[in-house]
Amino acid sequence: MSQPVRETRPPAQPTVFVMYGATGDLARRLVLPAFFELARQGLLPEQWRLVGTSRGDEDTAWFRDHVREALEEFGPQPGEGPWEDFSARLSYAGGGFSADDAGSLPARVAEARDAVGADAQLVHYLAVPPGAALGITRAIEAHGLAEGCRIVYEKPYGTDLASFEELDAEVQRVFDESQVFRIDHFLAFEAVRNLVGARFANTLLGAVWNREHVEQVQIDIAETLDVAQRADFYDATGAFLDMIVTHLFQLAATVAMETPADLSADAVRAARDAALADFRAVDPAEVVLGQFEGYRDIDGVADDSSTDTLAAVRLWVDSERWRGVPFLLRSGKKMAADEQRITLLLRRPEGPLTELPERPSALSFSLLEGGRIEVALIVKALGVGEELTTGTAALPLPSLPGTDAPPYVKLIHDVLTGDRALFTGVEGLRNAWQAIEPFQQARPEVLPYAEGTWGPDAVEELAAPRQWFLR
Ligand SMILES: NC(=O)C1=CN([C@@H]2O[C@H](COP(=O)(O)OP(=O)(O)OC[C@H]3O[C@@H](n4cnc5c(N)ncnc54)[C@H](OP(=O)(O)O)[C@@H]3O)[C@@H](O)[C@H]2O)C=CC1
Ligand SMILES: O=C1O[C@H](COP(=O)(O)O)[C@@H](O)[C@H](O)[C@H]1O
Repeated sequence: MSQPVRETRPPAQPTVFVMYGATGDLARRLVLPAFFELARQGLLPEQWRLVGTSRGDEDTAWFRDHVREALEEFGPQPGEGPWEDFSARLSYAGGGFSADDAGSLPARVAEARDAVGADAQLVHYLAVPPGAALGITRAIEAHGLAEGCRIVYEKPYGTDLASFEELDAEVQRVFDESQVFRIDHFLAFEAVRNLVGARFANTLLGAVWNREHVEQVQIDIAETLDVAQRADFYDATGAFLDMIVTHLFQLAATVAMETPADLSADAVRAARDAALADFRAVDPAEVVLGQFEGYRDIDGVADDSSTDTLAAVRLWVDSERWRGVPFLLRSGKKMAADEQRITLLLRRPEGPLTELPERPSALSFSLLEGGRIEVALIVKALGVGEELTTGTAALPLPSLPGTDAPPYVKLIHDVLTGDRALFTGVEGLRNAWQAIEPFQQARPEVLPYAEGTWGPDAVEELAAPRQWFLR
C-alpha cells in the first residue's frame, strides 16, 4: 500500500473564508477556535480574511468580541497566538443572505478580496442547520459567488433521502464535485484515522478484523452535555439524525470497509462508501429512542416534544467480512459520562479455559483527549491461584511523535489545501439515507431516561447476550 503525500505546509493562495452560521454553537466551539489554532501553527496562507455571517444585525466589532470570547471559553487562549493580527482579519456581514436579498455579504466579500488579492480562493463554510443549506447554495449562485470557490457542507447533508436528493441535485448543478467538501468531523479524529492506519499497518489488528474473530462492534458517543444553547436546532433534529445516520454511520463504515487500493483520497472514500452500500436497511424494531427527563422544560423545546435525545441501533453489515456481526451504535445527551469509543469485542476462544471473565478481550479506540488505542486482554491475575481477569494495555496517541491535529484543524487545513480524503462521499451518504428509510417511516416510541444514565433499559437489550463495553 503506497503512502499518500499529505500537504503539511500553509497553502500559498490568498483565501477569503465565509462562515455562514457564525453565531452558532459549532462556529463558537469548534470552527473559530480551529481557525485560530491554524494561525498559531502558521498553517493559514499569508493573505487571508474571514467574513462571518448570519441573519442578525451584528457588526464587525461585535464579531471580533464574539470570537475572542469563544477562544477564552474553548481555547486556544487569544494570548497564546497572534490575536491582534488574527482579529484584524475578521469582518462581519449581518442581515441574512438569500437569493432574493444579498444583504451586506457580497460587499464584505469584495472588501476582503480587495485586501488579499483578486486571485483569492473563496471558501464558503455552511455551519447552519440542514434546512438552510439549499437556500444558501442558491444565494451563492444568484450573487455570483460560486465560480471557482470551494464549499463546505456540515452534516447532516439533508434530513432524509428526498431532501438529500434535492439538495445534492442543486449542489451538482451549481458546483463541480471537486469544489464540494461534505464534512463529518468524526472522520478526522486521530483515533479514527488509526482505524485505517493501525489496522492496515499491523497484522495483529488486521488479522482479527472480521466476523471469524469479532463478536460485536460497538460505537458509543456518550455526552453529559445538554442542548440548552441550541434548542431550536436540536429539537428539530434529534439524536438519530444529529449523530447516528451521520457520525456513527461514518465510523461504522470506517470499521467495516475493505482494504482500499491505496491510501489516496479517492480510494479511501470509495472503500468507505462501498461499506455503506452493505448496510442493511435499519429495522425500526432494532432501534431504541430515548428522551432525558426534563428535556421538555428547556427554553425553545416544545412542551410535547417527541424528539429523541438518545438513540441506539443494532445495525447489520451484509458483507462477507461482517455478515452476522451486530454493529451496536449508541449516542445521547445527558448521559452518564463523556466518552467516544469504538470497540471490537473479540470472540471467546473454544476451551481449554471455560471460566472466562465477563469482560471480553477487545480492541478499543477512544477518541477523546487526543485518542487512545486499547487492547483489553484476558490474563492470569496475580497470585498463587490461576484466576483470570481482564487487563488493558493502552497507547495514548499524544505520546506519539508529531503535533496533534484536532478534527476541525485537520479538516479546515484539508479544505484549504484541497485534500478531500476525510470528507464524506455522496454515494455513501445516499446509501446512509436509504438504509434509514424504513426507520423514518415507522419511528419507535421515544422512551424516557433519567439524566446521568446510559439510557432506557431497552438499550441494554440490544447488546444481548453481551453487554455494552461502556457501562
Ligand atoms: N454544534 C456542534 O457541536 C456541531 C454541529 N454540527 C452541525 O453544524 C450545523 C449548525 O449546528 P449548530 O451550530 O450546533 O447550531 P446552532 O443552532 O447553534 O447555530 C445555527 C447557526 O445557523 C444560523 N442559522 C439558523 N437558521 C438559519 C437559516 N435558515 N439561514 C441561515 N442561517 C441560519 C444561526 O444564525 P442566526 O440564527 O443568528 O441567523 C446560527 O448561527 C448543524 O448542521 C449541525 O449538525 C456539526 C458538528 C458539531
Ligand atoms: O455533530 C455534532 O457533534 C457534537 C459532538 O462532537 P464533539 O467533537 O464536540 O465531541 C455533538 O455534541 C453535537 O450535538 C452534534 O451536532
